[in-house]
Amino acid sequence: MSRSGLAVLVLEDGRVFHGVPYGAHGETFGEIVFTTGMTGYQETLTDPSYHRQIVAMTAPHIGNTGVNDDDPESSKVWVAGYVVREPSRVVSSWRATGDLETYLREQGVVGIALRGTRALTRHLRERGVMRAGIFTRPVQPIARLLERVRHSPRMEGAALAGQVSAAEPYVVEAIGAKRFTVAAIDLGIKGMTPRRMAERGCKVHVLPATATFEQIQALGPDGVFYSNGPGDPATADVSVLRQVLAANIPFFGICFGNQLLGRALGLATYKLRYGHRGINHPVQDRRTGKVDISAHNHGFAVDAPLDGPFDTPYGPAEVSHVDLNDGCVEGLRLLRAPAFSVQYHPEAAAGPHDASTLFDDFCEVMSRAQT
Ligand SMILES: NC(=O)CC[C@H](N)C(=O)O
Repeated sequence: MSRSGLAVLVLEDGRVFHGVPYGAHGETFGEIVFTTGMTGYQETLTDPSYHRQIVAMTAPHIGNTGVNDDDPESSKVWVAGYVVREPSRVVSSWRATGDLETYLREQGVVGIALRGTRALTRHLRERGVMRAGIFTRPVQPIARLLERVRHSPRMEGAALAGQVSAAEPYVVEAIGAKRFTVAAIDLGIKGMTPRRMAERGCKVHVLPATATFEQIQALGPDGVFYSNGPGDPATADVSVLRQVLAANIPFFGICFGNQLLGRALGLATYKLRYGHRGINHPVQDRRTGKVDISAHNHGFAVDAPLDGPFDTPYGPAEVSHVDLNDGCVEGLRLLRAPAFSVQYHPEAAAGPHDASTLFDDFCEVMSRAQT
């Protein structure tokens, strides 16, 4: 695929990177973040948690395995923009049905290929993630583009789950014998998540983010699940989740779901400087000492006491997991109620499967509550 013309990436603090267009032509704005995943670019592109974010890949060579119909985590590409170093000139995979750049163009995703992705990553690591814009026809002077970037919306305070959530409920049937009914609240759910539950005998009712407690209750679920999702967790309403906890219904949350459990327990969330995005983050289970290598995609984290159990309206809780790179909270667990959550991604799409047993733990919790 031939690429021509010039493109610029303009960061909110005035740093500018020059490159060539990759994907659709045009302009786009978002919070620029980097991910260190060496594989799984199609899962990353289609993860609804990346809504309104420009994603920069630290892996230097992107597009090698093309695109296929199996790997997407949702029905479209959600990233607001895409930054790569060197697009692969050939597609090499028996699974490929097309090439990545055509796919990005078809979906209208504006991107840039630039040499300095290492410099960009170091810059974001030191200064923190920030607003940015990609312009493939930079007809305006840089000063004007910078001004427009500085007028684009921030991620702090952004309520985005409602923009990515399913409009209507749908069901993912259990694979094999049905053991449990799960109500899964779609805050930006990845396709693999209900599948991981279905593989364990769960019939999963995926409900829009606006679902009420009455709608959840009407399904008579054995458990309630809160998904990953984009935006600032401080903006989300946790009143339904509080009703779920008060009713003692087994609860499991992933990523945004972990942040919302934290908030429902009365904890605060805060923005990390540059977040965790990649597929090799070491997370330790503080009870067993076991370390899982896990997939991450979060820019916010829960502020919780690390020195022991703390009180909540639903009884004592504890930080169940921590990230070994920076010590941030990676999981929460209620000690006398059937509720737990993790900040990382046991569905492993893409990523290692070390943490897949968390879905077994959810089934175990539901099974105990049934008896
Ligand atoms: N993957 C997610 O659920 C992300 C949660 C939240 N939007 C964050 O950035 O921290």
